[in-house]
Amino acid sequence: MIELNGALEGLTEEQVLEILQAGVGEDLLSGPDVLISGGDDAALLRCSGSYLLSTDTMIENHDYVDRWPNETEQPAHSVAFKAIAQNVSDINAMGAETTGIFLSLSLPSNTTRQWLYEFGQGLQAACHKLGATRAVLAGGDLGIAEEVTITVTVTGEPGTDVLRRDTARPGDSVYVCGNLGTAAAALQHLLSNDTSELPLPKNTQFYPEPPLWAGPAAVQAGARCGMDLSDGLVRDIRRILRASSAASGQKLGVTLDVDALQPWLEPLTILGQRHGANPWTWVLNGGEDYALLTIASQHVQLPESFVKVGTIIETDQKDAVLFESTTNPELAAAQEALTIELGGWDHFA
Ligand SMILES: Nc1ncnc2c1ncn2[C@@H]1O[C@H](COP(=O)(O)OP(=O)(O)OP(=O)(O)O)[C@@H](O)[C@H]1O
Ligand SMILES: Cc1ncc(C[n+]2csc(CCOP(=O)(O)O)c2C)c(N)n1
Ligand SMILES: [Mg+2]
Repeated sequence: MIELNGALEGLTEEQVLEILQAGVGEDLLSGPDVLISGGDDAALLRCSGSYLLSTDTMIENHDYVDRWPNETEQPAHSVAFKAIAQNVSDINAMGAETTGIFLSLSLPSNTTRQWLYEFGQGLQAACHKLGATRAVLAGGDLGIAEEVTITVTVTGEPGTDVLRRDTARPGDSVYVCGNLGTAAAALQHLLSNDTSELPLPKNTQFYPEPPLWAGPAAVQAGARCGMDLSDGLVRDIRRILRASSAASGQKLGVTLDVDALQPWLEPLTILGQRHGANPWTWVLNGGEDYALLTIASQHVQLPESFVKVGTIIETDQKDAVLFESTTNPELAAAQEALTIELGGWDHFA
């Protein structure tokens, strides 16, 4: 039995790893795509020609807070869940499945053993709940730091093709599959002094839900363009416009359909009123929901849960994000003003 009372201080690296692995459980520690996993100098992964690789870091007090200003405590379980979710989302956004997970974890020495054990459980829960069934925790590194620093690196096996950012063309349809705005809405609540429970059906700030089936499904349906929404719909779609404009030699923009975006707005209305915030800012500029943005020509049939939210156009103005509404043109104009005012998430801005 592993002793979970006390802090990590005084343990050997092997003992720390043992606690993490006890939380993670057997399931996540081996699988058919990983020939040699944790324990050797490097992991050996099976691959057929080419593979995908992506990395993302979470740092305490910058990407999450142990105890938020509104006094909510963020469980270790959810910190790990989010670290996995944001990484497997990037592999999904290439239309692929995650095979390997590498975890570089630096912790203050007074971190409790219980925290680390629950962190391990969160890693396992994320793979299980999100459906990263092929993923194996194949290796990593442990270290000491002043603030918890979690770097996850993931590998993935591409399908017949990938979703890239530079293949959008005029006339293509723009789809979103997943949540929009809820993580940003929750963030505003956590950063406020409102200690009441979050009035949202789900806290995707703690437990993001990238739709992992959707990336491979989009490729299979014939889509070749997409990305995950980590920094906000408007900011991220501009990345597609820039990359695709450069590749095609055309000046590309997008028209977004305010009516199609409305369903994401409704669950956020009460929280918006409580914080005196316009929930459109969360839907258009909020990050960390990890929905899949997909762009495909009109003859591609995507599954029903891909919601068409706009169309790629050729414009005079670089990276133009325009809004239209058949029912409410005034609202469309207001969204345009909002988008100019706010630009989504940037670590350095
Ligand atoms: N330090 C770096 N060295 C080399 N390339 C980098 C570095 N930082 C970022 N990049 C590259 O820049 C691109 C954008 O990075 P970013 O971390 O914003 O990824 P993203 O997918 O847009 O966002 P997210 O990781 O939140 O989904 C990626 O292709 C990434 O590999
Ligand atoms: C304490 C705290 N402050 C701010 C935020 C918001 N935030 C952090 S990273 C990110 C975008 C994705 O990052 P990356 O591009 O690195 O994946 C956003 C919207 C947070 N979660 N916690
Ligand atoms: Mg991404």
